[in-house]
Amino acid sequence: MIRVPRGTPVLTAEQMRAAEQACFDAGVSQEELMERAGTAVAREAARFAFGRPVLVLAGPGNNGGDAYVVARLLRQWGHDVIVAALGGKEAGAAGMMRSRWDGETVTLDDAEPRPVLVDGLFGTGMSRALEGEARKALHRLSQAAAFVLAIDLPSGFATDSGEDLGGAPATATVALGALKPAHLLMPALERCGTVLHADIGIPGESDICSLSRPHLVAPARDSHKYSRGLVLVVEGEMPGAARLSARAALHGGAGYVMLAGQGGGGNGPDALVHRSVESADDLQHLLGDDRISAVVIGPGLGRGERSQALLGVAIACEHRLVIDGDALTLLGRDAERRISGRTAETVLTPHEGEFGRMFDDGDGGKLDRTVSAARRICATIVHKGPDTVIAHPDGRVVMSGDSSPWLSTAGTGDVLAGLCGARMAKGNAHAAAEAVWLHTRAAALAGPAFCADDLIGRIPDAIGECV
Ligand SMILES: NC(=O)C1=CN([C@@H]2O[C@H](COP(=O)(O)OP(=O)(O)OC[C@H]3O[C@@H](n4cnc5c(N)ncnc54)[C@H](O)[C@@H]3O)[C@@H](O)[C@H]2O)[C@@H](O)CC1
Ligand SMILES: Nc1ncnc2c1ncn2[C@@H]1O[C@H](COP(=O)(O)OP(=O)(O)O)[C@@H](O)[C@H]1O
Ligand SMILES: [K+]
Repeated sequence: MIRVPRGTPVLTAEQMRAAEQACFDAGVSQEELMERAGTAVAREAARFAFGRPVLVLAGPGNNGGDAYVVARLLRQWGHDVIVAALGGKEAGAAGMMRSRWDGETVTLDDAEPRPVLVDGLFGTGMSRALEGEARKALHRLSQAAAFVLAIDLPSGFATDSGEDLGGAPATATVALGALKPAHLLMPALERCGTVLHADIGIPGESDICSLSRPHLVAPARDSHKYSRGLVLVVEGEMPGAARLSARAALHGGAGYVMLAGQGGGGNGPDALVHRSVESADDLQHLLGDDRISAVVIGPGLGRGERSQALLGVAIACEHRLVIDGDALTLLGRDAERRISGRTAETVLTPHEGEFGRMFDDGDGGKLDRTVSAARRICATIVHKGPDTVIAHPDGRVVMSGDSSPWLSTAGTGDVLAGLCGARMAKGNAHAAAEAVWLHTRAAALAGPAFCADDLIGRIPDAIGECV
């Protein structure tokens, strides 16, 4: 769960260091920043401690410096505090905070578990896997604690990729200054517990931000069905999938939704307009309608020759395009060559498997890989999963790590593709993020054990929260 202001900037370790440096250059001392960080964490620790004994883990760097501030303040406020220290430098702000702590200090190995653990071993400086005694002690002490509060990040996770470098889970994490990618990327995001944000006066600017509730505008008085957007969904071998997309587009705000296929999809809602498409030529003819504002292709499309031919026609058209499911698999390693030349906006919505079929593994975690792929392919990529990364070709990124795990059921991706089609129908730089927010919110409203059809029914309520 993430309890941070909407659209909070997300800073990588390097960006965070630069932001801190800018603060120092503006005359704020490192001690002052550390004091602010420690104070913010100590307040949270005090809220959750209920008078129980506290063990503060202090690492060798600035995360450890914050930890000494936490220990000092908690002790001042009357808490029973012991520090378990892992080495540490004498110099700098962290050394100064260490020297200001005059309470009981033990080594990490000698530390006995206490009910409340404040984890200040490592933060954004985690650079290699945690090994040996330090790793053992961290796990031993955190498993035995009833409540673990992590300073900035749970120790042992890579800041920019969320990779597990031997870390231990926290009950809650206080993100200092800004969110870091690890707060929103698996597996770290799951190990952060509830993420709280502390504004410590570091002005963080970034092209990356966390998903926020969009501001949507209700239809204008003089709206008509075409002005609100005509979304065409291409039906394929599994017509139910395309119908889910089409229905999601209808409820996602489109004025008119057309389902183009061989009509095997049953009737669906009467509001859906069916158009017969037997061949790629038929589709091409239909796409000549310039009232169409967005096309969705891929859900249940199939992977045969006919599907490939339909995809070719859709890519060649000049409408905005959402490519999902089978269409992504059909693109495979040819995705960049076939998509990068499109002039109209294109959104690709792969899950991890589909992403892997299109792009080389490359270096880095999900964030880096998605950002780099979006730039190369000149399209927006919504890389789905429990951590969804929306990367735009211009470098803007929106990250979401807070969606219902009940979404892991067949057809919910088809719903998202339809929503993307509806949101982008009128030309909208934030369409993909709007669609992901509505999808996430609809899932939250649907509660447990919903199916993709139920999700569609919740979209209007989600929209209602944004207008
Ligand atoms: N720079 C600043 O002024 C501020 C920094 N802040 C805190 O500083 C943290 C970042 O501080 P640092 O850059 O010092 O980094 P950390 O304190 O996260 O850790 C760096 C230290 O850990 C060591 N290390 C890294 N991986 C290790 C491993 N696997 N095993 C053993 N040792 C390992 C490094 O050699 C270095 O000594 C932030 O997360 C935040 O908590 C806050 O106090 C705000 C102000
Ligand atoms: N464990 C999870 N937690 C949160 N969201 C998830 C999880 N698993 C899947 N999702 C979301 O559910 C949707 C599933 O899409 P997809 O895998 O394409 O399914 P389908 O093709 O069956 O429609 C995506 O929006 C994805 O982000
Ligand atoms: K930490």
